[in-house]
Amino acid sequence: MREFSQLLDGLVYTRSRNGKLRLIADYLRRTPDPDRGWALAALTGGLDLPAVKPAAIRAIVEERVDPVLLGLSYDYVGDFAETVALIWPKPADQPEEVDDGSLSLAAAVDRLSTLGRSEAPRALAAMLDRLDASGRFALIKLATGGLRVGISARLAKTALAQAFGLDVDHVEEVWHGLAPPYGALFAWGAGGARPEPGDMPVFRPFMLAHPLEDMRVDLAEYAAEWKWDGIRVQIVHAGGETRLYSRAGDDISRSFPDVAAAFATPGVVDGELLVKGVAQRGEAASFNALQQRLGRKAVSARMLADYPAFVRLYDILFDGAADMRALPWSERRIRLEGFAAALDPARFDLSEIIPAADFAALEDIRAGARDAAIEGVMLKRRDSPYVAGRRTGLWYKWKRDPLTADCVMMYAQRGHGKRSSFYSDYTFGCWTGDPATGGELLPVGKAYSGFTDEELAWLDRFVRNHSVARFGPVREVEKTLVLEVAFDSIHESRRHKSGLAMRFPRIARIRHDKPAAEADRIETLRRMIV
Ligand SMILES: Nc1ncnc2c1ncn2[C@@H]1O[C@H](COP(=O)(O)OP(=O)(O)OP(=O)(O)O)[C@@H](O)[C@H]1O
Repeated sequence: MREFSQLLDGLVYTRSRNGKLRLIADYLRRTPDPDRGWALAALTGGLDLPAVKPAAIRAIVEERVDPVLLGLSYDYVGDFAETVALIWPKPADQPEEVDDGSLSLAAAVDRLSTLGRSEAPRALAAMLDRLDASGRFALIKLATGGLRVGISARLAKTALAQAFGLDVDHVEEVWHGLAPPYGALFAWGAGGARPEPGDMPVFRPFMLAHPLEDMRVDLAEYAAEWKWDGIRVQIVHAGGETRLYSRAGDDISRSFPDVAAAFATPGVVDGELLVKGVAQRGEAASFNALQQRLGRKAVSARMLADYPAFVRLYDILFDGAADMRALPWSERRIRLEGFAAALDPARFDLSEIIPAADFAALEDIRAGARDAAIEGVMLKRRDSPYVAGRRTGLWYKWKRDPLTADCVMMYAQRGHGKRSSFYSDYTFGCWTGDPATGGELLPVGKAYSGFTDEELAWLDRFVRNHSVARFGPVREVEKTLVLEVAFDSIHESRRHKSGLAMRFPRIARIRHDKPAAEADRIETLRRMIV
């Protein structure tokens, strides 16, 4: 577990894709079978363990930790695995904070996969006792299902390919025929025979966009489309099977059976998964509604009825077995229109082309879009082939300007790994009314990025010098520091007492110049909900 949890720690705080690839590739090269196979399964979402219910873990934690402390820490850490990892006390006869090295990842997986419901709490507690904080975090994530450390299946497969000099598309082809801990894959990597390709449809890497940084591109050469705020999806139908793949290359068919069932034409298309909101009467609902369906392996009939999904198509890669990828966009668009005409219009429509004479007109269109499902515009070069990844000049994304709010820092908590000695995660709030007449601060979000290393050092010092209380890993600070927070959107949520939650919050600036009493009000944020 030690190496695996160190890998997770490293991944959480490594931003660059290359850095992540290197970490995973090194781990896979260094680690023996079957541990590395289980790690690969965990990273690609292929580890199907019977999930232990958080309530069962809560029960064992409460035997050792004051439930009030647990509750408070959880409120501000926000992540259950992280909270338990941080506050789990080892028994008196155990040395402090060491992973004693006696629990391998394979042994942990084996134990978790055979645990009966009644013995789960004891067995988990015994395993937690043998680990340090990082190991506990990893174990609880494994036990409760889903790592969510920002690693895509595709990234993990690319790292595997790099570690052993394989071609990642060949890895993709054989992947579906294999099962963890992937002995055959590592044997191939060590020079053995290539496993037989499975008979499942194959994922093709997506074409991506660059942010539009200046307006020197000739708009006449580009088609403009809305940038929909949904989930990128590739739909593959081959050999009588339909598969939906996410931007990360994860197979998400099980979360969207309504869409998968409606697609039975051989081919590969690209588009945006959206859900119809009940309130919006058939219009695309915001990302918030979509999130209700995300991350669920199986969806209830109720979910399917309340949040019916559909796909707004914008590209075609294969029409039947015919490869369209080398054709110019304008021609693929015509093929796509023909292809889409045969699909159920309740489940599939086309992303419209927006006519815009020049950049001034496009800027007005972009700024004026009030639809909750739109987050900007896309520009696609009319003569561009469909190529994997980001290529300069072919696709651009031009997002709406981010929203910002001035918030007051309320709580801080230490980071992981490289950041474990810094208070680097901040919970901030806004006022319920005028602070002079009884207005209160309520948390509206949490951020741990957006600042430079110097700012981090400064913020860490601020937290240490202005703490007013501590509970578990969390420090409460004097409510004097204003942080300008940028975010993509804001929606209603029960997670915070304020009833609001921000999407992608990051610290844009430390407002040394602004008194806390002048930070924003909750009602101002409420008006930003679309
Ligand atoms: N009409 C559209 N055409 C292409 N992509 C679109 C469209 N509408 C929304 N998108 C989304 O925009 C993204 C394009 O940006 P990019 O290729 O950089 O991917 P990304 O990293 O997922 O970006 P972002 O986080 O900005 O959505 C696509 O991945 C897709 O999810």
